Amino acid sequence: METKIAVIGAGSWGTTLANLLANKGYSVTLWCYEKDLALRIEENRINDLYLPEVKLSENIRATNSLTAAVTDKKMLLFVTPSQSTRYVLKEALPSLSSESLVVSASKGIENESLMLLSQVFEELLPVHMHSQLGFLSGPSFANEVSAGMPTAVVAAARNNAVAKQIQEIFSTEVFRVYTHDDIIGVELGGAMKNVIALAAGVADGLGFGHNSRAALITRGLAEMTRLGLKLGGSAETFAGLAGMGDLVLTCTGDLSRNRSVGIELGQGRKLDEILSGMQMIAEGVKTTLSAYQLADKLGVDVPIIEQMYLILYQDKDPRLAVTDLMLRDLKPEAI
Ligand SMILES: NC(=O)c1ccc[n+]([C@@H]2O[C@H](COP(=O)([O-])OP(=O)(O)OC[C@H]3O[C@@H](n4cnc5c(N)ncnc54)[C@H](O)[C@@H]3O)[C@@H](O)[C@H]2O)c1
Ligand SMILES: O=P(O)(O)OC[C@H](O)CO
Repeated sequence: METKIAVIGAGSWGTTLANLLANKGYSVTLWCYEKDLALRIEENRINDLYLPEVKLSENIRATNSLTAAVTDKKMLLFVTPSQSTRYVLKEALPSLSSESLVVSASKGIENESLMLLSQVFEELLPVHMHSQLGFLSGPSFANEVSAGMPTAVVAAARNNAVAKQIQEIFSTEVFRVYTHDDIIGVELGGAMKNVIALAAGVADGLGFGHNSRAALITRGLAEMTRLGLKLGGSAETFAGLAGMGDLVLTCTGDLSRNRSVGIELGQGRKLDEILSGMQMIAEGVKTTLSAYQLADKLGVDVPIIEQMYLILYQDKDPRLAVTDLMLRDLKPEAI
């Protein structure tokens, strides 16, 4: 099959990756959820909603037709919001080639089913395609990748040959891709760091300093690792790019949407009001609900995630949440 690629989702990350691939010479079809956006990208070569400062490659074709996007492609890269992935994949299924590589670069846990996206893809795709699935994650702000700043990420797949193929397809002199075989760990790291980044933002919004942030990053990592181990992931993965790497980036970086939402919560604004003013997505808000429920179901202790859940979904005062976190029973430091 000729190397044609479809990128499903034209938010800031999907557009950035589409442009990276197009600049490598691939022929890329970018599926836009918003019909008008596809037309404007075709006309102006600019994604004015999600990545306005970047002129897009001539190798990108934008479309609002999912059928046109996925038909006859070597690789499909899904970069939809996690809560929409199931619906978009279902709609794409009839047109999808059974030989395509299917890669997901989204970071979240589905609400209600409490599934990781790998589980959603495996539920919907025929079994013979499961070995063609890959997951791209790691510390990567779209704007920095678009600006050509050196970035390192991981591509996880069951099948090492597939992980290597994805590595080859995406790597550039400024975008370094490592392979990985721990899909659960890589995915869970990317999803859960958003929850801890919300908490780090809350601490910043309350006016706390570096000590609080370092404590949240470290103990947040312990929570991610505990839940990951229970789901079959490996502890080492959480010390890598998709775990600690992305956690540090998102808990410290001013470009993080999740941390920004947390800052506003800490400053006393209400969640609805914050989200209604956002065009972009902060995945951590919905993932907090899934992560809290998943941990509860599996009997995993996740105190930071629990307090974040109470702030977001039970309107708990962030100051009280901090006090409740600090005054838990004293114990040895352990994962
Ligand atoms: N932006 C980044 O720096 C970055 C980096 C790595 C991973 N990610 C992940 O990539 C995924 C996509 O995020 P993004 O930052 O590209 O998006 P974004 O926040 O820039 O834009 C929102 C996206 O959601 C789409 N959308 C809204 N409602 C939809 C629906 N009902 N069905 C399908 N699509 C819908 C919009 O069309 C748009 O593509 C997320 O899981 C995010 O965590 C983002
Ligand atoms: O802006 P955020 O918080 O969604 O983070 C973006 C990326 O996931 C960072 O790796």
